[in-house]
Amino acid sequence: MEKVTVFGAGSWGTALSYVLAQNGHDLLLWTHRKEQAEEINNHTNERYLKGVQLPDSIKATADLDRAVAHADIIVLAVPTKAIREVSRDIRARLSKKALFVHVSKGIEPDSLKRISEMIRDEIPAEFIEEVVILSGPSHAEEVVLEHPTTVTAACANTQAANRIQDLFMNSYFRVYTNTDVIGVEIGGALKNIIALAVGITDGLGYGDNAKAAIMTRGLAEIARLGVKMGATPLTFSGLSGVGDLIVTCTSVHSRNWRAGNMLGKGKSVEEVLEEMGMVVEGIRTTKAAHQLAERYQVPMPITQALYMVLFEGVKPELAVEELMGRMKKNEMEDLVDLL
Ligand SMILES: NC(=O)c1ccc[n+]([C@@H]2O[C@H](COP(=O)([O-])OP(=O)(O)OC[C@H]3O[C@@H](n4cnc5c(N)ncnc54)[C@H](O)[C@@H]3O)[C@@H](O)[C@H]2O)c1
Ligand SMILES: O=P(O)(O)OC[C@H](O)CO
Repeated sequence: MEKVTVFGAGSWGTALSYVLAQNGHDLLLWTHRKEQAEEINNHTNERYLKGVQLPDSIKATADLDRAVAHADIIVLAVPTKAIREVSRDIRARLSKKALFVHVSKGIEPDSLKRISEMIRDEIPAEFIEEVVILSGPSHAEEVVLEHPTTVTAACANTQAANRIQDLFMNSYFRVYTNTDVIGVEIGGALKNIIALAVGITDGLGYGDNAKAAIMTRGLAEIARLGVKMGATPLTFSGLSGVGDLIVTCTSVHSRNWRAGNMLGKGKSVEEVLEEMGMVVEGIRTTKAAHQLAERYQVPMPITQALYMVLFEGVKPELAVEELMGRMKKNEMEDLVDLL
């Protein structure tokens, strides 16, 4: 039995707490909202997991001192935007090393850092046993129904990855390991951009041909960038690559797909965010990926088109027209870098 605190009681933090509590760990779930901690201690979290009865063994708190003191393993499950703030709050209370796990999917605009890099910026090395990334095709709504789900635990240190595999693994939650931290973080973050784009074309009323095109060419641009950043090409064929791309582009649970769908139907970014009420990571990640494409000189036409829609007010129909009208190409031409 491990002593674990999950920081962030949105849909994913709560679903992972469900798994950890069922696995018999000594689990504490921290939220920054006192009334939400009270609700979870009464076994529901309606805003984030509607209609779900949570096990008695999930204990929640809004007390940061207690949350940090409890943990040998710290799971960060807040949106990318909140990672630095929450890490700083944790750092101020740490008195011993902890094993950090992050489950968020994003890249920080401007600094262009991956989440594990942001955590290492904020927490001194003397308090970090390791940082492990848990990523893959996994919607909270299905995990709490105990539907079969597979993810990957990534860390260059295989012992740490194995410990996290053991921590989460059970009969419905199967965890693989991977040593390619860059590939796993880039795949998990950038698939949200492609899901937004697929949502847009679905919202515009285009069919499955368009969806397949964006997913396939989207994976190509994610892999191109990832490999330039140091990822292993094969990681993009795995759970955190094509696996997560499939689930996020095709599931009704996907926040990114739903947000894109509303954009395609004519809503503004502000209206969409207001209506979602949950994190849509792909929006900020589009800004970051647009900057990364420039830094690494990698062609990322779908990301570029989405950037124009989200940040330059270009109509989705026009962005699609532009994508389709690009100069003729050989399909494999810009994939050779992956070999
Ligand atoms: N929902 C899923 O199925 C799922 C699956 C895999 C990965 N993820 C990733 O997990 C991360 C969290 O997603 P989510 O779906 O749980 O989001 P969510 O919108 O459901 O919940 C986010 C939670 O973070 C809290 N929060 C926001 N800012 C905070 C701050 N500054 N300090 C403390 N708490 C703060 C919110 O109050 C909320 O409880 C995202 O990066 C997402 O991509 C989500
Ligand atoms: O609901 P989304 O679009 O934020 O995606 C959640 C997970 O990343 C799916 O694996």
